[in-house]
Amino acid sequence: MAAAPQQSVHPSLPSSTSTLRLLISSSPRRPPPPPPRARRYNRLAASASAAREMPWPHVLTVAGSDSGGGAGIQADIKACAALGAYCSSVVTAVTAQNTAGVQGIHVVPEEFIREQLNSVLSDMSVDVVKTGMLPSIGVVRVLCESLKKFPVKALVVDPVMVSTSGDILSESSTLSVYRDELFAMADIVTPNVKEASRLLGGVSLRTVSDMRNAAESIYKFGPKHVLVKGGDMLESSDATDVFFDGKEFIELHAHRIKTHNTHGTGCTLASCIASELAKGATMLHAVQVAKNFVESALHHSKDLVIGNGPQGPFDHLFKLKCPPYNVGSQPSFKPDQLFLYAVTDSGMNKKWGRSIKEAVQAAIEGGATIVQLREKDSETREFLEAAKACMEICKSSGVPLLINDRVDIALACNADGVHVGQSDMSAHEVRELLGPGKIIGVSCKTPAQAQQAWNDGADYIGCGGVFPTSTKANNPTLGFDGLKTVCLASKLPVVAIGGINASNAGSVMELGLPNLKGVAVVSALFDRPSVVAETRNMKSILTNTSRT
Ligand SMILES: Cc1ncc(COP(=O)(O)OP(=O)(O)O)c(N)n1
Ligand SMILES: Cc1ncsc1CCOP(=O)(O)O
Ligand SMILES: [Mg+2]
Repeated sequence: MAAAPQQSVHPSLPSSTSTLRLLISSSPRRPPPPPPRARRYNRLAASASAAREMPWPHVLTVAGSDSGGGAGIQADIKACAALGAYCSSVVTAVTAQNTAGVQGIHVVPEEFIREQLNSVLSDMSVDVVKTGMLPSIGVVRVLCESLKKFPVKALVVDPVMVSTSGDILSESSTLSVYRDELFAMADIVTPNVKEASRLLGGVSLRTVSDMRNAAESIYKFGPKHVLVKGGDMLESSDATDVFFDGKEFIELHAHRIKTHNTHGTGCTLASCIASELAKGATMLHAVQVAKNFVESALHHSKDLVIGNGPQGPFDHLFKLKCPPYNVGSQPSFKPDQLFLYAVTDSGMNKKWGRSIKEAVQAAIEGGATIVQLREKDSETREFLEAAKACMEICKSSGVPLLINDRVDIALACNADGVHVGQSDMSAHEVRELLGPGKIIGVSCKTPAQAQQAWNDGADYIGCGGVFPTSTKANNPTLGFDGLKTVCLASKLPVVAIGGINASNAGSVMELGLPNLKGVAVVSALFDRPSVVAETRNMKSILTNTSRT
């Protein structure tokens, strides 16, 4: 269903709406900003830090607002942010829109679009302009005039005419001015097959060969490159786009992701191209990066449910959910999870004929509250495979899984955290790599080390060996006194380690040190025939001690 732009406001009567009148009348005319060079000079002089002047790739999007947040200006800003470009915005129209379609359109008055363009282009060192919804001939002309006055490095034109829901976003009369004036200034034009057909007077585009012909015809209007996007051609199993630079046709393939969440893909693709161009990429490379980004974003968002309509938005910032930034997507660390800390040992598992996965499964079944993979002799690939399998078990039981020493393995299997010792990477460095949401533990034998762990942003410390142990060679024994000294000095929760077994675990917890939250055990759990039975026994000893 096509939503006709609301008559009262579109496109010749924009200033008749109360909102826009209010906006215009309440905004005092300010003098234009000083020319860019003078401003730059002043800012440099005022700034003590040269870092502030570091160039930040800058894309200006000239497009419509999508109240649903999936397309238009909102998609552009998210796409640029995801690719590391700064995005300023000139709003050409405000749409009332959701996942069902476009319910209404307010076009911003042409003079106010000119004013926004002036404000940004005169001051902010824009690298690339990207256009989206340009609702009328007048708006396209205002843009062309501004671009002549303030030239930029590149112009990306996404000739948005019809929304994915089939709603008209640009008057058909704009077609001629698009073709005759804007395309000639464009570095790339990115129509989908429907838009390409409309630009070419309604020719039918069914095959890749039709798309090639269309790209060639659109190229004749003057842009330096054309990308005809085939995502809408649903018959094909992959999404093929045709890129044409005036000499060569290149077919670009992407996997077709099975999802309803494709609202805003066109805006996003064009903004990604603009971001890459702003960073200095060649056109073909920019297009490839943009396609890869859209494919990944759709893949990560394929099961998202936002809204009840047929086409949902997708998550441009999906990378924030991946390590090292996945802060919100995992439960936060609770010190009580240190209660019964099972630490694996590859030698012991081999000796008893069990895999790492079986050992972890058994420890969890027996009641371990946190698990660490301490695999000193495993090959990297083998270790990673085992760690991934253990992650699945731990995730489904809600037990955090940490990796000893190997930050790379932790990153690759998206483990819940890492435990490091005094000769490993510092907790601060690990934090930089893993991000804010992961659990980091540090082995400490002295108050100074405990203080450093706190300063470095660790979550807990492991303190030991409390008793003599043969599991870790040359490890000094601290005894109860050493453990007490470190616990009293530590601002972080502590887990005791080293020689702890069923006969002495109770006495460790009976020390009654408030931040001593549990015991970490290797051989008393894993150098035994039944890991489940030993873990269960240890759990009941600890539980009984903490009750008394
Ligand atoms: C919970 C816990 N505490 C201490 C250690 C020992 O770590 P580290 O000092 O790095 O020695 P290795 O385990 O790497 O030999 C630990 N693993 N877990
Ligand atoms: C890894 C480690 N760090 C200090 S003591 C120790 C070994 C603990 O093993 P066990 O529980 O078998 O004594
Ligand atoms: Mg270590």
